[in-house]
Parts: sequence; structure tokens; C-alpha cells
Amino acid sequence: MSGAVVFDLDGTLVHSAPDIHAAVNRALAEQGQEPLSLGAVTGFIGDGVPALIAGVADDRGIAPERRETLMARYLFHYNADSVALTRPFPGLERTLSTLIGSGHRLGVCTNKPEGSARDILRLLGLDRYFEVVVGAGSLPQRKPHPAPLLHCFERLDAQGVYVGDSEVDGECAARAGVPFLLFTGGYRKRRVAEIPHREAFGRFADLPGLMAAPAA
Ligand SMILES: O=C(O)COP(=O)(O)O
Ligand SMILES: [Mg+2]
Repeated sequence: MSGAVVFDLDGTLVHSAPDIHAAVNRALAEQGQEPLSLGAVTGFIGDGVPALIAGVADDRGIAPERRETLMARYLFHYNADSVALTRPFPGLERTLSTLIGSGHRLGVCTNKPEGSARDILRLLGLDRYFEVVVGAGSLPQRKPHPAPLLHCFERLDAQGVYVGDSEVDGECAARAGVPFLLFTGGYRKRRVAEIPHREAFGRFADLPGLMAAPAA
């Protein structure tokens, strides 16, 4: 059986929070602000860069007129050094090869800016697995709007499943009418049971087996 498998990026394909955290703290330091913890910054990941910066700025009480600079400086630092600490989750590449070997076409649908997403995939040698990458800026809408995900499947010319780590991904899949497979090792804020999903998994080695599971 084959079809398309579309993946979220941050907290699903890669553990990227440490580099996001480092770039946030560099941008904060430039504004004379104390650093935030990794846990605090991780809690702001999932809804795209504007939401990340809004969370950081609210936490630090940064005035509205300084937020645009904070975002620009965050992006500057992040794009200059986006994979120093970022790694694919264990077992990922083997599973991507297995899926392609069984005839699946793979894509990425992320709320990260498309350019940053492409850089990270290329720098980590993951770009060769994915035929389509849709990120923030690719379309006017972003997840949980269903359009970016539907656009991925359209470009892959196949139906399939969405694999993601967060409530945003689950809502996006539900609105797109696409089965959702929840990776439990990422950056979700709610418990697994509170995020609607067809299957949940914590190890990438288990994903190919779930692909064959009948819809609930
Ligand atoms: O950039 C973010 O906040 C989230 O990115 P993701 O959609 O790949 O999880
Ligand atoms: Mg994610």
C-alpha cells in the first residue's frame, strides 16, 4: 500500500528547540533582557515565528514597538546558525527510507518560514527524502488552516496521512480531513489523549507499521 506521508518539521522530524532557544536568547540579550529557559521557549514553538516572538515578548514584558526588532533579530540569529544543536529524531532516516522504499511520496508541512525549513533539511541532509516543502510564507494561510496541508497533498498528487507533534497539527489534519499520526516525543502542550489522532507513536521505527493500520 502506498500514498503520501506529510510531516511537520519542528518537534517531529527534528529536535530544533535548542537552536530556537539560542537564537531567542541572542535577540533578547541585544535588548538587555535576561535569557529564557529552554522549557519556556519550547512552549512557544508550534504556531510559527510571530507566535513564538509574541510569547517571548509577553513573558519578558517587552513593549509592542520593540517586538518587530526582536523578531527581525531572532530571524537573523536563527538563520545564521540553525543546525548547530538541531538533530533528526532517532531512527528517522531509516524510517523515511523504508517509507520511500514501499512507494510513499513524502512532504513537509511546517509553520516555520519556508526558507528556514529548506535550509535545515538541506544542512542535515534530509532534503533528498522530500518532494514537497510547504512552510510559512508559501501560502497566505498557516496551520491550523487546512490549506497548507491540502496544498502538500495536491502537489504530491496523492492522498495520505499527516504526521505531527502538536495540537496545531492535529487541528490542521482534522480540518483537512486527513488522518493524523501523533509523534509523542515533540513539543505538544496537551496530553496525548487530548489531541485527536488515529495513531500515536514515540519511536520512528514504529511508524511504517502504523501506516498499514486500518483507519479507526
Ligand atoms: O515554527 C514553529 O513554531 C513550528 O514549526 P512546525 O510547524 O514545524 O512545528
Ligand atoms: Mg511541530
